[in-house]
Amino acid sequence: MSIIVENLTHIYNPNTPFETTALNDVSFQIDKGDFVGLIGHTGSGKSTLIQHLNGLLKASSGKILVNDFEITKKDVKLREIRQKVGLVFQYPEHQLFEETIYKDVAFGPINLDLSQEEVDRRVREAIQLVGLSFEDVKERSPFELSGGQRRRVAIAGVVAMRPEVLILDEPTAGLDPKGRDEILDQIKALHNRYKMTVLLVSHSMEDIARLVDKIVVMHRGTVALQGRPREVFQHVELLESIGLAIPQITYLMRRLKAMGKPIRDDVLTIEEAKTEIINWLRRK
Ligand SMILES: Nc1ncnc2c1ncn2[C@@H]1O[C@H](COP(=O)(O)OP(=O)(O)OP(=O)(O)O)[C@@H](O)[C@H]1O
Repeated sequence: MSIIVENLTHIYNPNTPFETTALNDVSFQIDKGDFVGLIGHTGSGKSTLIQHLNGLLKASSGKILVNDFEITKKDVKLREIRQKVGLVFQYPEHQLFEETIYKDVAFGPINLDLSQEEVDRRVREAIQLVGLSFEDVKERSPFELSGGQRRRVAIAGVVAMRPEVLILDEPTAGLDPKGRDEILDQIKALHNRYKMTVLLVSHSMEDIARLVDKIVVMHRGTVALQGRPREVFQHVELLESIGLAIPQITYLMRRLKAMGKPIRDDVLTIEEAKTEIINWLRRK
């Protein structure tokens, strides 16, 4: 197992008039090497949850294990957690501050007290892993790059720490469609190549559907649904009742099936739908 969350509750401002239960008895698990999507309406508790996974918040009750290591124990050092779980915040490029891309990506590994050779190796690898050319960018300022490229540099800074689990909070926020696809493809490639466990927070069911092995749906601080995308998308009414929708293409295929057309209604992507429709037309 990679991450086990057991009965996690988080209350902000307890025993004050501003008390808010952001997480209420949340339990789920993510297997090693899984690519998981965390989705939920605004205020459902996603950010609170991922901050717990990175040790930034302390639980009101419950526990979290990362590869059998309990990160919610009192005496655990943040540094130990950060080496296991890398968290990429929303708009991470706003936190780039060094004058060269090399220095920005090297910042984390240097703080791990690694040798210069090891830092070098990790920076080179991380920059290449996010799809940039090390030689082309190492001496450039992050500010010479496009928004999407800057975000990749920021992700490289977390990847260079070689975390066992990578968590990304809305990594496509504010990017144009090309930048969005590039970032998501790069994250998928990272996962495929290194079998890295990835937790992706997203508002987009379309993105989640085409990428992840498993979905965790949050609603008002609880886990409303979890499972493989095809299983989760069976619960259309529940999803709609909490302000979420299944991907448009899945919805369309379900409508066609309901109209009596002999096609599969559990497709997740346009590509799958195209194949299904072409096969159906050929059979006609
Ligand atoms: N620092 C805080 N102090 C008090 N309440 C908070 C704090 N952060 C979040 N909350 C409350 O906790 C609940 C969960 O918020 P959280 O930010 O975790 O949700 P979210 O699903 O990440 O939302 P979004 O998609 O908008 O980022 C909300 O009711 C929110 O108002």
